[in-house]
Amino acid sequence: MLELKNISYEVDDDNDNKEILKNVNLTIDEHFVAITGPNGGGKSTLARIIAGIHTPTSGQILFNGEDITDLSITERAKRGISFAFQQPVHFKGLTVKDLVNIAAGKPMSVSDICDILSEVGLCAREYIDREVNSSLSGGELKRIEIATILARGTQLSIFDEPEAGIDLWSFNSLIKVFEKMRDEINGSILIISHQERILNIADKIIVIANGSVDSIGSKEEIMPRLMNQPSTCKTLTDKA
Ligand SMILES: Nc1ncnc2c1ncn2[C@@H]1O[C@H](COP(=O)(O)OP(=O)(O)OP(=O)(O)O)[C@@H](O)[C@H]1O
Repeated sequence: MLELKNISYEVDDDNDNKEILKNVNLTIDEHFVAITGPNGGGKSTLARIIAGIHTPTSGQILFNGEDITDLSITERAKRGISFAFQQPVHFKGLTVKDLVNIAAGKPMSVSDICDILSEVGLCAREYIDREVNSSLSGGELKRIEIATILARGTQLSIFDEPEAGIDLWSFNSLIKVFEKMRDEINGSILIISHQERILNIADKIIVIANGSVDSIGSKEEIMPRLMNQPSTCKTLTDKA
């Protein structure tokens, strides 16, 4: 489905070229793929390049065989790529119901919207008419954003550290949401995470360090190594 060929990304950092990604090659075909690795390794940059927020300095991105390297974020979204930010965005003036309808691309019945909100652990009647503004907590915004991705039902859904800023209780229900998505999705979930429990439900784990692919493998192959590097992989008892 998704193929990255020799992706490199440089930025101008105080008149110095800084190479953030170097010749990254990988494919994503599995239902649930996790990207992990040390802080500053280049994971978020890679996710943004896949979503079309950044354009690579060199290399090629293929989605279902089509070269999408030069397509905008909107054109990629139309082809079936969605992206959930690490810090969810506010939409002043729009209600949760409006946002889910926009994501679905069609008006949904109240009962369908309620089903989707329940799936992400929100009590629908309390939220459906709430405005998506700063009155919502970080964890609530995160769940609403995940609900919009469920409503869109895109082929490739990218999540950048969905565990960031949510409490342990919400994290447990988030894991259930992802497990359900993994089992039912007709496509792929690409998730950036440091959390052991998220990595444990992945079909494939990609480790990015110093801007390069350090290793790719099944959780059986990758997890034992990560567990010996505590700074890379957090367990449930660590702060999400
Ligand atoms: N526009 C930019 N200018 C300069 N440096 C940048 C820019 N964008 C990213 N970087 C640097 O590139 C490196 C990779 O950043 P990125 O956010 O992709 O890492 P990450 O692996 O997602 O980290 P974390 O796990 O901490 O979220 C970091 O050192 C970051 O400071």
